[in-house]
Amino acid sequence: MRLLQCINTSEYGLTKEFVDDSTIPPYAILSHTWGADTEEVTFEDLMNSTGKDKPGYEKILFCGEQARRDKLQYFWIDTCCINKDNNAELSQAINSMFRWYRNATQCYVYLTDVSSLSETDVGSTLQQWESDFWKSKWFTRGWTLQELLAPSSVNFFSREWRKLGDKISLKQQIHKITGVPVLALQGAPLSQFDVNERLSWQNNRHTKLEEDRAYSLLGIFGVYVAPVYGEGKARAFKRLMDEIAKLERCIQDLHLTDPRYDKKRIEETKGGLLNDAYYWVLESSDFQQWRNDRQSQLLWIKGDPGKGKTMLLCGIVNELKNSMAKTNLLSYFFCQATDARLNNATAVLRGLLYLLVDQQPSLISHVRKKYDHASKSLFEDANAWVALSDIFKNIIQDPTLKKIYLVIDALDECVTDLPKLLDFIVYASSTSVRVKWLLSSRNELHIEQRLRSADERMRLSLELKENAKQVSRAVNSYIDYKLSRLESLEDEDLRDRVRDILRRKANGTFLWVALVVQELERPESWDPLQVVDEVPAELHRLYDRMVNQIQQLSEKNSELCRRILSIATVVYRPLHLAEIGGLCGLPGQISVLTKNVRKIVAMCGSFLTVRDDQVYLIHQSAKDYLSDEARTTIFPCQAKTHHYIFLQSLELLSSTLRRDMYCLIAPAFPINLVQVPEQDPLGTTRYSCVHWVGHLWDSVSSETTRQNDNSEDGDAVYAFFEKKYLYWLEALSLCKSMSEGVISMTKLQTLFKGRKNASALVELIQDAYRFIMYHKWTIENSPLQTYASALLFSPARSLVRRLFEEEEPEAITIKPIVEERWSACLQTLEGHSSHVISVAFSHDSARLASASDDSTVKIWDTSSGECLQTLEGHSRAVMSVTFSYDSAWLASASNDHTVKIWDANSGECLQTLEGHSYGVRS
Ligand SMILES: Nc1ncnc2c1ncn2[C@@H]1O[C@H](COP(=O)(O)OP(=O)(O)OP(=O)(O)O)[C@@H](O)[C@H]1O
Repeated sequence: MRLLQCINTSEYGLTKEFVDDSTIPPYAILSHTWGADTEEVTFEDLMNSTGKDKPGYEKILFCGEQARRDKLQYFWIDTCCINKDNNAELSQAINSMFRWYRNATQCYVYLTDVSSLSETDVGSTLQQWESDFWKSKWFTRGWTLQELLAPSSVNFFSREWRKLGDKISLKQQIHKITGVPVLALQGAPLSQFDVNERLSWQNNRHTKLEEDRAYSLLGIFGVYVAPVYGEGKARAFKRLMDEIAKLERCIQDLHLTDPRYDKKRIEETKGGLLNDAYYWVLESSDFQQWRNDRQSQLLWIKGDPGKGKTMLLCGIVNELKNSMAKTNLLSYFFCQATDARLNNATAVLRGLLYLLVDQQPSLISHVRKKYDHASKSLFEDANAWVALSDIFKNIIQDPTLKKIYLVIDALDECVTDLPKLLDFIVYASSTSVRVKWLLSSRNELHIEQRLRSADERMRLSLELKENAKQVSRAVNSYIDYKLSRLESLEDEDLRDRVRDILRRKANGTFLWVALVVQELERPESWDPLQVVDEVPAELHRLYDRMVNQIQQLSEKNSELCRRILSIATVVYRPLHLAEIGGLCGLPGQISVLTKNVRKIVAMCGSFLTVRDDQVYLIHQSAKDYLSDEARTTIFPCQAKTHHYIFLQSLELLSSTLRRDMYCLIAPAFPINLVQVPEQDPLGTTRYSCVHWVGHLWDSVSSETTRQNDNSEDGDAVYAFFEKKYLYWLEALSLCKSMSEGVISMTKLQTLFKGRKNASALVELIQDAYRFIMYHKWTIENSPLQTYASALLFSPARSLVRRLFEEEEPEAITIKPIVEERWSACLQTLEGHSSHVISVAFSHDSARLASASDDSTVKIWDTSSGECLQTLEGHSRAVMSVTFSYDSAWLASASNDHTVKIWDANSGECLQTLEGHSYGVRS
């Protein structure tokens, strides 16, 4: 990007070209409508110091003068800052324009057809410019749409250089003229508006060249399309729409969770964010240094359980969002050990990436480079971490980025691959000055050790003297706020006495206060003084007390509470009230279950909280407490709870699963048109359907116990498959969880392999495994094909086919001729675009590499059949492929005369061996 600057009074010249966006100084940008080509000052004019006599020079003078008034040394104008004779530069400019407008400090819209001359002439004159404004040509041009939307500050000027207002003060008029929603004018991310709506904003606009109708929308959709003038409008739009479709699919697949909703949910379940209780941190010297010092890349906030770290980070995110420059990006992630979507390193990177891409869609190009070959498996397979961390490294080096704030809460709750994540953060914070990391966790030694290599000074300990004082003060404000809302404490004197006791006992722990206040809110706490007097000052002892209270309930209620608590402690995701009710063996329809379980949850002390009918443990410390071995005297041990959930799930599924649960009728009914019925037959069993095998697996915690025969479990699985296997597959498809079904079948094979006296079960599981592997794709896309093409195209003597013979479609009398038994072919791996020349197994047979005439090598997961990697780099057919002895590397020989050595995990090409003068065959 080149900018204009003042050389001497009223003379302007071009700067050098800025290649890296982070080096571009603040600048203003002009938005206008073009005059005739001969009237505009061009790049060439500026190079040759000509063009001052052209009418377009007035625009340069205007923009330069206005920039000077706004104390901006530089400005940009599309007529003369791009060398349009250079095709590469023009193409790059077209694809960068949206970003250039977005990054401008000020955008000036110069309206040559709006006059404000007689503005002082009150009344009619004001009307006059307004009516010109409504009719202005600027609103009818194609490119000006992005010029309106991209910059945060857009100011409108009359031809006399008089300011008329900005896009916020004139938002209602602009909305009426253009049809663009006020929200979009106010700066809401454009991705919030669906594709058709965004396209409609272009409806009444025109461009000089027909292809520009499409090209002028690139930035609005965040896609890249190389301009090919002459291709025609239809083709340009087709390419645009194809790119948009690919982008949407990629973002959908990247989405695992939206951290914005997680943050909102966390704040709500924790009772709402109180500003007074976190403001102190914004003033603290550690935070200030992190915020303002260019060298300060990382801040780690650490503290004991319940000290308010998560809420502190929610507050900091709000503060950053409100105060940072519009050109900066902010992304965050809240880890939660209790939720499988939020408790691993890959999920953290996916969440952070999702928010970054949402703010700056052009960043998706870094994801697409890998995604276009691997599709959704890129984010989920065994190499997901390697791929995502690579993508992340590229993003933070992206020259179009200014500054990025990345916030990760509760690192200690990232249960899978935390060391990898910490190493990555340390690496990334030392290699990019553009990124500022803000982390939080409990005081855990292993985190301390990993982060040690980062700057020692960059930690903010909540237990350190000065900070501890601040936390204590914040806790006091929190106590005051909470008590002021308690009806039972209207009496001022009583409230003061309760407050004093709480302040004395709180020990700087928010959570303790929150739990005691919940206790004060209970109807039976009619004597608040007694409650706060008796309540123990330590969090653990408070939990002990809550357990004691549960034990004093009637036997039945106490048993139910303990069951619910033990289930809530081990499940892989938070459960719906009805799901947890079903697992507890409570009778009734969903609505009755929901109502009853809500009552039981209320009896569980303050261990649980309900939001949107989902049951959550109040806090990680509550889960830690309930998971503690010592508690097994009161609660069953975790293995037992897993086993209980397994059995109960099978019972629930056996009584609810049946054919065509959503009344789809037609076998080919596609899954993407399926709507969940209001009375969802899977409402209580959704969790069980996906996770029953996982709980069986976890109930058998060690390899040795796994070998032990538990014939009753085997019998239960056999009985379930015998009666319900196909209905289960249909339900898995309806729950969009076929992949989990495949993993479950693999686990069952491992669990029962070699069991004594279980040959019938092993055979059935084997047959059922072949069935799901063979028909996964079909059932996944049309749930009812389970009973049509899946059954009909299974071998005649397949056990599953014979068991469910009566489910075969009666209307089909002439059935396809099929093999007697499952053939020796376990899987067909499809994906190469030309013939396959060579294949090789890794040494543990877990992966398979295939070399193809399409110049690529693919690596496959042999158990699931998923393509893990596509290795691209050869320019001609790949003739041979082989793994190294430890399967860490892969060599490929090609007709392009080279041999390449690849990292078999990351897919990175490590070396290209050149020297042969002919194709290499092996
Ligand atoms: N600023 C705040 N506004 C409102 N409530 C707060 C605030 N800070 C803390 N709390 C209350 O204190 C409880 C504990 O806070 P939080 O979960 O943030 O602690 P934490 O330090 O992250 O704990 P852990 O390390 O165990 O996860 C919250 O559930 C909430 O009820």
